[in-house]
Amino acid sequence: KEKVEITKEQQALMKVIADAYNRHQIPQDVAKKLLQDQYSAEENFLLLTEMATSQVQVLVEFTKNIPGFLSLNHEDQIALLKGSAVEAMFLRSAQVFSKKMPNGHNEVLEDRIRRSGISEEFMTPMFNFYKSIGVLHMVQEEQALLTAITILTPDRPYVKDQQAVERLQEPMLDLLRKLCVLQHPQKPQYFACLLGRLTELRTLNYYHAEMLTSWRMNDHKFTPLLCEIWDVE
Ligand SMILES: O=C(NC1CCCCC1)[C@H](C1CCCCC1)n1c(-c2ccc(CO)cc2)nc2ccccc21
Repeated sequence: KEKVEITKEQQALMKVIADAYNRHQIPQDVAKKLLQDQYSAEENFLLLTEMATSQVQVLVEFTKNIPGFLSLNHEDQIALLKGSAVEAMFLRSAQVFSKKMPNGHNEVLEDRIRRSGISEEFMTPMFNFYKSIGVLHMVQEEQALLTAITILTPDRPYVKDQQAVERLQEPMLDLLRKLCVLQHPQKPQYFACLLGRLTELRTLNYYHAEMLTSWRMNDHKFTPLLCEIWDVE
């Protein structure tokens, strides 16, 4: 049985990533708002664009704290953010969805999302992903590292210096692997499972644009930031 040890510099890296992740928390209020009332498709779409806009701003701040990110080529920094924004949004949405709430609230939240205006065909892949994240019961550090690993995906479109991105992603993957062994000793496959979620997350990328354009309403309005990052309008 290999003795897994987290080195001093890995502890420092974990602290930097976890602190940045906790500092840049999205207000959990989207769940509270959804639990308050059943909104119209138009109101829900507006809520989504507001939440997603602030999440992108939070994501940029988080990314700036990833050691080495700001030393990457500037175009590559943009390509990584653009390439990971939708996945980071679904990862964060999955974490909001999986948060244990007082009894019955989780069911109400699911029902509100089902009737929010998203077209039926996307419900299964989206909720399958949320539930597959939920059953993992990830700790904060794992969520933070998984988000950083998603951002530092070398093969995003238009990334020029992929090796430079790999050099930043590798230490995160190594640290996450050790963390999984230490946090979930009874689940040797846990780390592989987490990485499998990232593959599932990529498929949601393909659905995302259509989920927006098929939202049950006319005239979908986006903020300038979302037009930039979501390739819409
Ligand atoms: O606001 C939201 N997500 C934010 C995003 C930024 C980070 C925090 C969460 C939206 C809701 C908006 C209002 C109508 C109901 C969905 N949402 C989605 C979601 C996100 C994007 C799409 C289309 O691509 C479809 C659904 N999944 C959720 C799971 C749990 C709680 C909210 C969730």
